[in-house]
Amino acid sequence: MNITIVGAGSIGLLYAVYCAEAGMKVTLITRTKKQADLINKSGVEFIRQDDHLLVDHIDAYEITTVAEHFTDLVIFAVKSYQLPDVLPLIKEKIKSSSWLFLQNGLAHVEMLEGINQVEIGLAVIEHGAKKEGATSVQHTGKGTTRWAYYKKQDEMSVLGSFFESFKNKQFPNEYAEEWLPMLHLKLLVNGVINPLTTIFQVKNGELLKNPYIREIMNPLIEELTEVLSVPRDKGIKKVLEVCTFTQNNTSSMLTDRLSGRRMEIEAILGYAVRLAKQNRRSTPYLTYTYMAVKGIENETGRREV
Ligand SMILES: NC(=O)C1=CN([C@@H]2O[C@H](COP(=O)(O)OP(=O)(O)OC[C@H]3O[C@@H](n4cnc5c(N)ncnc54)[C@H](OP(=O)(O)O)[C@@H]3O)[C@@H](O)[C@H]2O)C=CC1
Ligand SMILES: CC(C)(CO)C(=O)C(=O)O
Repeated sequence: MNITIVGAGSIGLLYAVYCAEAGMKVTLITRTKKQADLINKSGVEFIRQDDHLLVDHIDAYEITTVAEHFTDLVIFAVKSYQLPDVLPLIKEKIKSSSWLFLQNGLAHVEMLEGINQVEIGLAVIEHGAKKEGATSVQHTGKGTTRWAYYKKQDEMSVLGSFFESFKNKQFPNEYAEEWLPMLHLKLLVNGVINPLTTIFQVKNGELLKNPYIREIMNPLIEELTEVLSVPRDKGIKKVLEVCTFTQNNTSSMLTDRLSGRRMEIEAILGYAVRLAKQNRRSTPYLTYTYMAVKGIENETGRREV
């Protein structure tokens, strides 16, 4: 199977390595020529616990110079706010009937209107991954990829065969019948873990270890489960489970904060705040947490004491 992955960050590199390990032919599309050249020259280093592997059969191209080609599946592994830049270019150059989106939050779903691929999949990733450099990725927390069809073709499904190929227990996946409850459950997880790790600048596992932060998590989980119509007990269990599996991970939002990049706050808590407003729900903790991250995003300089 030929797979093209757009975005060679933490998740794009993680997927590239597992797809190559499963015997697929992988093409990575990068933003810069420099990263593509480095991957073509040195391969991708993969760190999983004490294992260091070198995967040297991944082809990489910079997005604006990639040649037209056919591929079985395109996987979008850029941030949701980067999708408007990549979608037109990929549509023009890469011929594929199947697309898969891996973004957190729900902003990307609003961009799928009018896309005429015959098959579109949505996935949520409960793994922790960390890009260590242009050609290196660490699998920091083993979880599961859950996936669902947003649009399904009647006959043979490329997405079905793709996920079927991962016999690898280190990289499991599970099919979900409905995409909205699946994305809402993941939004709950990201709506708690990502903002709180960002505000307190801690790894995911610290949220459970620090009793004061743990206390703050409770009302936020309560409000988010209500707004997103996630059953309360299921929601609490999932947040605690992902925090535990990815305890050594720095959340993608905190990673962005630490490297001065834009955060995915609008796709995650921004969506929940707007939904609460539409349904006239009072959500003081949710609004406070959203505003706190927006405040960090809008800091104009280093704090002086
Ligand atoms: N990291 C994690 O543990 C998890 C992340 N996710 C989700 O997965 C998605 C990807 O996250 P993550 O991998 O962490 O993000 P990263 O920021 O690490 O990766 C995004 C990648 O997209 C590249 N990119 C940006 N613009 C373009 C462009 N125009 N053309 C080609 N490539 C481009 C960036 O390149 P450059 O660096 O050169 O700018 C970067 O390599 C997000 O929606 C995130 O929420 C989900 C679960 C876990
Ligand atoms: C699964 C989790 C919480 C891993 O950190 C994540 O989705 C993220 O960091 O964005």
